[in-house]
Amino acid sequence: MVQSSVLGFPRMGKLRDLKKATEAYWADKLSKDELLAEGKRLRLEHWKIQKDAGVDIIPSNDFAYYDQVLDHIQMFNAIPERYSKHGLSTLDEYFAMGRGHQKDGIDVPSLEMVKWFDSNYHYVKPTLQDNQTFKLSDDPKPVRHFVEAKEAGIVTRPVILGPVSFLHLGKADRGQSVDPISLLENLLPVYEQLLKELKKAGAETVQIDEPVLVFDLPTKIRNAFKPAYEKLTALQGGDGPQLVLATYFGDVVHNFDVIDSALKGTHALHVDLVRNPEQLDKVVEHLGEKQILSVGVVDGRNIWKNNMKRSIEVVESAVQKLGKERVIVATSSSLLHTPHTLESEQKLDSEVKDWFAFATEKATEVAIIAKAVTEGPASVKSELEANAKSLQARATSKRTNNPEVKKRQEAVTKEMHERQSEFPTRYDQQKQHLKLPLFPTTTIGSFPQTKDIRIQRNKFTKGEITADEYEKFIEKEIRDVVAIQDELQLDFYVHGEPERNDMVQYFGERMDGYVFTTHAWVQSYGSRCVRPPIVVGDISRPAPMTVKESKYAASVSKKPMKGMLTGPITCLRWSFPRDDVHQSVQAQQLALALRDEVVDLEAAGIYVIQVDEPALREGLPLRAGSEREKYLSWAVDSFKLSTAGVKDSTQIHSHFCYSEFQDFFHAIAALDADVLSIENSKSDAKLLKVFIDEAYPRHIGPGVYDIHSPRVPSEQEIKDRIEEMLQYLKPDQLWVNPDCGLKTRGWKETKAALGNMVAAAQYFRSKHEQK
Ligand SMILES: Nc1nc2c(c(=O)[nH]1)N[C@@H](CNc1ccc(C(=O)N[C@@H](CCC(=O)N[C@@H](CCC(=O)N[C@@H](CCC(=O)O)C(=O)O)C(=O)O)C(=O)O)cc1)CN2
Ligand code: MET
Ligand SMILES: [Zn+2]
Repeated sequence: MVQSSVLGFPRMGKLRDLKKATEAYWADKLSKDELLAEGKRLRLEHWKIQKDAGVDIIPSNDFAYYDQVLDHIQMFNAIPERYSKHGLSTLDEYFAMGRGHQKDGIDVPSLEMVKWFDSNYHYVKPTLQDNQTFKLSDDPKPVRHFVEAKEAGIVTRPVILGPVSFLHLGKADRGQSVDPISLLENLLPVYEQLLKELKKAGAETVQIDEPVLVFDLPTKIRNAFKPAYEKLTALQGGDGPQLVLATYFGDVVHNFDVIDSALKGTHALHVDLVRNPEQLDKVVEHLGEKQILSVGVVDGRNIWKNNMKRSIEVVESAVQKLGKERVIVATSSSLLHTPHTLESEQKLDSEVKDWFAFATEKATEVAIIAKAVTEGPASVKSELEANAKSLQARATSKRTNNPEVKKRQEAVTKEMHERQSEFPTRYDQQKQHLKLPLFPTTTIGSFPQTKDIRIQRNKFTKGEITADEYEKFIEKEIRDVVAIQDELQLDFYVHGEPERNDMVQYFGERMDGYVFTTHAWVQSYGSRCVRPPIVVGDISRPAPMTVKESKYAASVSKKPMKGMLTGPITCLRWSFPRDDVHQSVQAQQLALALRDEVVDLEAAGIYVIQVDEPALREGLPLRAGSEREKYLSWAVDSFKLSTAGVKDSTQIHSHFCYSEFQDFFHAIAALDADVLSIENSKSDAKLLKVFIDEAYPRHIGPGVYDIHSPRVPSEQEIKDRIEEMLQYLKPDQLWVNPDCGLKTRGWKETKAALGNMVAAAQYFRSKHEQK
């Protein structure tokens, strides 16, 4: 029979239970035992959901309190000494690595956190030492959770991250020079031991993820698979479990030589056929003689109902070549990137609700597809009919099409993408108009989203307070943050974004062509979640979205107030995009809507406008080549289209919160933004060298401190950081700002950190003004 499988399930729970419990634990409002009990309850609930859905192969060890990669760091004892030396409990040491720890005399920043492939999920980077050793923890979590599930009557397939991906996704610690992959030999015994312990506990198969196989890999990484998998596959059928080697988010065709030489011996291979359906035939040719193929046909990255007819065809074509025993039907990737269940959506219009499937529903889809192939379509006749009907309804719905939007897109010209003058001319006007000091200080947009703000918004959403009362409340918040910025002596102000639930959802809720949900949360990092709005049709802006708040903020402020928008690519990437129209078309629709907003802001007297594009890089196709160039071309165009409608004297800012900009520097430069703020505090300032090398003429604010952690950076630390930056950037080019917005922070640490930041900037200002 064709079995069904899920590669991973979301962890947060139906009502973000895990987020609430974890945050309560951090706030000392929940004990460690209570948090652990909540984790256990959620795991059991999620296994049961999948079992009830009829899934044959259910994952375990997909659960994590913060991040699954961080789990491996701790399990392998790859814990930098600055965390291990304090005698913290295992759980607190874990959270210290994830989010820093500044308590009871301990002061340690978090490990670096970066985007997981091209998703909006963030993982903690393994951070390795020159003399790194590894040791399996005494009570490894994969074994513990396998046993836990087994005791509850559910036999699971544990998921672990493979050794090559673990190392390749890691880096040398600051001040260290180790090449992570050179540690493979030290690491393998730990994997062998783990696999043996899993087998001993009863795990017959284990899913071992090597997602780096979708990248273009350097030779030494490609060569690492062979020694690694010779060892691990040798255990199969003996002391160790059968291995299901999983790849996702791309194709593996360019790495067939690795598969041929190193991976044919694994029990099964999983490939993503949602992203790259065309790889199927070739993959089949490269399978080992008895190797099983796990076909990922149910999308782990989006919320659209599966096209079951098409999926069944794909699976059947695999079955024809391999036989039913050698094919598994699976989700394309872990379902971590999808919301928990559609059932919670009570307010969604029933027409569109019928087009969606969230994690729980996707588990059912996998089971239905497997049954259709095993027992024949007649065995799931009514399910298939209902599915075809939903798809048909969506394809013919009036909601998806807006002729006005199309007309406007046809009228877009090349000139609409260009500012009136080049930067030097613009800058002369801006300098006069805005009275720019040296080392201008600013923040990235949001100020702490306090409990009170969330409660008031919640009341407003529920109709417990009127629109007028809510507006008054927001105005007071804006006045408060303006007063705080006065006190801190910042130079360029922000209104603080108190009216926004999220930088993307807020805009989604204000544009036509979108629908939004009440419970469809997806984990972004740690306890932080997002509720991506869903693009269902052509996008347009029925009315100004931010002008009222920005205008009010400017009216109560003595200094320049930045308008604050989320750029077209970020709006698109952090939404669930539609899958029936190319993303470049959706991006251009967003760009036109935002262009109107930018022009309206300028007309309202806002002369500095920041258009955030933190997801620009995340959208970059994972492999170098023509796809990347194509993406960058339409992505850059959409940013330029959204911002180029203003006068020379209006200053356009943009913001990116990732530090890996080297490989697409030319795209960042092509945005032609007057000022860029970029995340930088956790990476080597050397990375900034590219700005000199490429003679980048415009202004840059590399973040001077990390905002993901409550830790307060000292003034000296920030001075040191600025000093380092000055090795690479000109003094009259440098802005001083944090890495990103401050919405996740508390006020106390925010004021302290910004106070130190302003003092550091003022130190350099007076030093350079004297020159
Ligand atoms: N979409 C998106 N992606 C992003 C970022 C981002 O800002 N947005 N930033 C980067 C880092 N990722 C982040 C992701 C989430 C959050 C974040 O702060 N999320 C909030 C939720 C934000 C939100 O939508 N809040 C809503 C709903 C808040 C809420 O929980 N309300 C309560 C009721 C009020 C209460 O009692 O607190 C409820 O609904 O139950 C609002 O403010 O209105 C959280 O998890 O806590 C921050 C960074 C990269 N990706
Ligand atoms: C994830 S980028 C965040 C930018 C936004 N303006 C903020 O400060 O919150
Ligand atoms: Zn940011």
